[in-house]
Amino acid sequence: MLTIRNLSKSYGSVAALRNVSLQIPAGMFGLLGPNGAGKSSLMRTIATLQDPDSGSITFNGVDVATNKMAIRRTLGYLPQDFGVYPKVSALGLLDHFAVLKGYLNRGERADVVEALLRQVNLWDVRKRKLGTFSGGMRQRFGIAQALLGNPKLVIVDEPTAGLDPEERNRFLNLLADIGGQVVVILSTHIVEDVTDLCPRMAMICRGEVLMSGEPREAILAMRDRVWSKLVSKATLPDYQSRYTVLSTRLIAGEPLIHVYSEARPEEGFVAVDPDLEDVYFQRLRQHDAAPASRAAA
Ligand SMILES: Nc1ncnc2c1ncn2[C@@H]1O[C@H](COP(=O)(O)OP(=O)(O)OP(=O)(O)O)[C@@H](O)[C@H]1O
Repeated sequence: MLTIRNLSKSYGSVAALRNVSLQIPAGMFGLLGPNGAGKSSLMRTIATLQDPDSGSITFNGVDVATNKMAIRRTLGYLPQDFGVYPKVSALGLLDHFAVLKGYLNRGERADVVEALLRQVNLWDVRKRKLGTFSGGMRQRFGIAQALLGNPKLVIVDEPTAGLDPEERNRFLNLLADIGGQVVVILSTHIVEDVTDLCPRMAMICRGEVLMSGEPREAILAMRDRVWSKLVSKATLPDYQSRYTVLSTRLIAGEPLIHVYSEARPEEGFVAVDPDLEDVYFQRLRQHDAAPASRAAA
């Protein structure tokens, strides 16, 4: 169990994390938020790459701030910008990372490296230079290095951004297989990543936790409150001013809107089964509205 209590972090006048508290059990945990929400700041702080201004993080009862080396030994981290040496082969670089991770026995290291390259389906291309890999292959290589040393805590920061649908699926399947007794935190701004993979999640925006829990429950709580209608582009601003429009998607060039409302907003709206994207946008809209209402109060 990873326990985060009242964590805050600022860069100069930018408050990246504001009093963040989360309980993260074993299994896949999705951390969902728009760009600039503070996801990477939280990931880097958990990964001991930066200190918080206040608050604490414990992993299975061990305080992260005062036991950085112990945490690093149990940590696997795939950062958002994972650079590789383009002229080195996958086999060569993973072997190098394995040495750094403490696998000094050559035979044992060869076995571990082979097992990981097979797990991420890169064994057949192990001798190719990393510079020739596609984005998806690079990310799978990134997961292989993150899994060196059997980590108990795996942090994956925005891994699917820029992957095509097939590579994304392959990558998510790989993550799903890790699961088990390991805590895996997947930070993303892509709602489907969380829907497809995570039994538990949190949403953050502007450094604050908007919700945490099970996506299923959050979706159920929105039932009978999401309505859709195909409108014209000309009338869209009017709908946006009168209703809480959660999302707008173009269907053959015309906007299909999802509106949050406790009752049918007006003629022509049909009730839809909410999904996690509706939950996400509803929380973001609520959060956007909050500062104004707080000020008014
Ligand atoms: N080193 C830094 N110095 C100054 N400001 C920073 C630094 N790192 C992040 N920030 C700011 O802190 C806020 C949170 O950034 P962070 O990268 O943690 O968000 P994020 O959710 O990971 O977003 P993204 O998906 O865009 O990376 C943003 O306003 C960002 O501009």
